[in-house]
Amino acid sequence: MIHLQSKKSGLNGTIDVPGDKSISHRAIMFGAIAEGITTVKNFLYGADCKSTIECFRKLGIKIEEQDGEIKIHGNGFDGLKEPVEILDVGNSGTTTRLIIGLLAGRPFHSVIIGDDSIAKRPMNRVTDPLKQMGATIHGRRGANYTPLSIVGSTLHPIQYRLPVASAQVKSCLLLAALQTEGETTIIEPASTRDHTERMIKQFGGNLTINENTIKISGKQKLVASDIQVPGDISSAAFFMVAAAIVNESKVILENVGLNPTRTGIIEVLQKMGASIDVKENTLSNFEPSGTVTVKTSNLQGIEIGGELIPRLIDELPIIALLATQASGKTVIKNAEELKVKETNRIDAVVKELSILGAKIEATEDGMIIYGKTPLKGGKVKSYGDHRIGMMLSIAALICEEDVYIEGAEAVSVSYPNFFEHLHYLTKK
Ligand SMILES: O=C(O)C1=C[C@@H](OP(=O)(O)O)[C@@H](O)[C@H](O)C1
Ligand SMILES: C=C(OP(=O)(O)O)C(=O)O
Repeated sequence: MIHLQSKKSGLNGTIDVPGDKSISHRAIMFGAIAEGITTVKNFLYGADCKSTIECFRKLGIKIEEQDGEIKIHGNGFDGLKEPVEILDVGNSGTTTRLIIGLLAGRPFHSVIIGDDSIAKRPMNRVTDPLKQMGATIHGRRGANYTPLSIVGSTLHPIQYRLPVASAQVKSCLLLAALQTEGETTIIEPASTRDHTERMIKQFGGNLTINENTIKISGKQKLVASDIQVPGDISSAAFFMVAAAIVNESKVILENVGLNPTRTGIIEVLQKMGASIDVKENTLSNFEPSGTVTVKTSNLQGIEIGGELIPRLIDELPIIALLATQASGKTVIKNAEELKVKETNRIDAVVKELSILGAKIEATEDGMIIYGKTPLKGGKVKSYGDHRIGMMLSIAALICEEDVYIEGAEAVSVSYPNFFEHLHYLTKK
């Protein structure tokens, strides 16, 4: 249980948020299947990415950690060896869904487990198309839930239209497709984060992207690379919102990833009328990055839905808090995917923000928030979900009374130094 006192002063200062979680996972995975030694700088040492490292060590990959830099000794797909232990993905949906695509095509047996949250998250979105490619996967309720057991088989290419906009499903299928003879086609209903596509190119591979259709050939040789991970915009989002809603604030976030498939939060802040300035670094590498400055703002409610949703899916809990401080109504729709994250994020956000006095209601596919509403204090909980824990900690900054958060330690999943940064920005 963490106790946060209401702060009447603003947030001020410059921070570098930790490395991007999605890119950090992929850097380990591609480093493992490429030929040679991959180095990764600014890797995110959060619990989820540590789970990815441990899984790949159990698959026989040598991974060294030295002075904040990671070295992965890859030896192609054949460098992965049958694990004698169960692969534990912890709380990480990304690790689970991507590693299944890799293991489905390896000639050995492996077993995947995770925590209680992972055990409730649907896996048939990846196991169904992988079975169409020839994979053998067993698990609870038709391989929809962990534990999952995978007996690697020879995979063949497919043409697959994703029923949900999910970068995890797309990435899983790309990792499987790389192991086939022939060309796989993946069609997305809306564009989702493209870190896997960028990474394949960064490691010397090829794929073609035409609007939402991706074509990739199998049996490509991937070569080791040097990866500089930009800061995670999903982590930066908490302090962008904090600066916008707390009086007398100015926060400068440096080295933030600005991949256009992830910048929905910036567009939302702009549409709401926030004081936000974005400067892209001129020497960006394969993933663009830059500096984002946000000041205390007068905000207006807006409607958020459609193709914007996949570009800010993980930011919706903190956007809900933002909307409580915007005048008028904010409607979030087409966001039913929030129900299958670390927890049901529609229920969790509505319940916990209501406890703090927000006027917010759940809908079938999102929520409606009425602002501008002063927040009081109270006892709330994270449901073991890092993003809910961080959203409630930012909410505490504008609450009139103290806030007690149960399970706030979940922040270490994606932002281990979140409370240090919060303390630094709020100290006068
Ligand atoms: O591919 C990724 O790295 C991620 C994709 C998203 O999930 P979905 O693919 O389930 O939308 C996102 O919510 C998750 O935090 C990370
Ligand atoms: C949904 C998330 O991650 P994952 O799916 O990897 O657990 C998240 O980080 O908000």
